[in-house]
Amino acid sequence: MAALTRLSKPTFSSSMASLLRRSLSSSAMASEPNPNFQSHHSSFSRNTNLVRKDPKDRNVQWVFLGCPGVGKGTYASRLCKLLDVPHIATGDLVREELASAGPFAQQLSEIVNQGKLVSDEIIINLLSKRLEAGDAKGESGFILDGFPRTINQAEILEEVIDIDLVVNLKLREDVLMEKCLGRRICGQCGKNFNVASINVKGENGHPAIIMPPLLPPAHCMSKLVTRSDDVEEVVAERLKIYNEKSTC
Ligand SMILES: Nc1ncnc2c1ncn2[C@@H]1O[C@H](COP(=O)(O)OP(=O)(O)O)[C@@H](O)[C@H]1O
Repeated sequence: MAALTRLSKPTFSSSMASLLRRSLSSSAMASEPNPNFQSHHSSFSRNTNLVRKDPKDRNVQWVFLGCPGVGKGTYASRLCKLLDVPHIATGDLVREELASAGPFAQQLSEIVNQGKLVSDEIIINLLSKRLEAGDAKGESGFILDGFPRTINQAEILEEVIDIDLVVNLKLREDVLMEKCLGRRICGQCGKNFNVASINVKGENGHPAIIMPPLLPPAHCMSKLVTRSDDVEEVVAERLKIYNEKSTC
């Protein structure tokens, strides 16, 4: 199911958050300038310290790519536990910003509920803040899930961070839709589950796909919620946008 790509390693390592910020400020961003972003942007330029880190002295820095519903989050979170690195999902950062009614919340709610991509400016801003908070706690390494999603984001990432491995997960589109529609989150513990039972016969040389549901424990069962963007119309739009913007 997964295609693995090993990226070449740049020769430097650095403070990822400040580099993302620097790179963002010098990059020609595809999206319109955002008035909220400007105030964050000026604070970014103050933090430009580079910290060199030998790859031997840090944990893995991996990226998981793939369409909505492909299972990036499930596999990334399992591997993160095994490798003892943080699982950083940009979709989660967006949902946290929405839930906390942060400065971008109103704008984000509209974009996410239409299945569109958040601007590179906002997503990099949220990611920089998350990386900085991790740095402060002494985190080392990560698995990034859902970032990069545009060529611009990929170029910025490649410029500023050593990426050891990119995992690109693939699955046929009818199964992706079924998996998105079956996705549930426990409103209390925040864990992801899936009630879809996938059983697709193998045909034309393609293998069968059998994916039993990922059911929650009894104490989560009554607290399950469906993401507002996991409805058929919005999933279809997200899949369309993924094919347009995130594949070459
Ligand atoms: N790297 C990104 N660039 C732009 N928008 C993003 C990015 N990551 C997440 N988002 C926004 O957050 C929403 C939810 O993302 P995510 O949880 O990764 O969903 P999915 O299941 O579609 O992969 C996306 O539809 C998009 O609006």
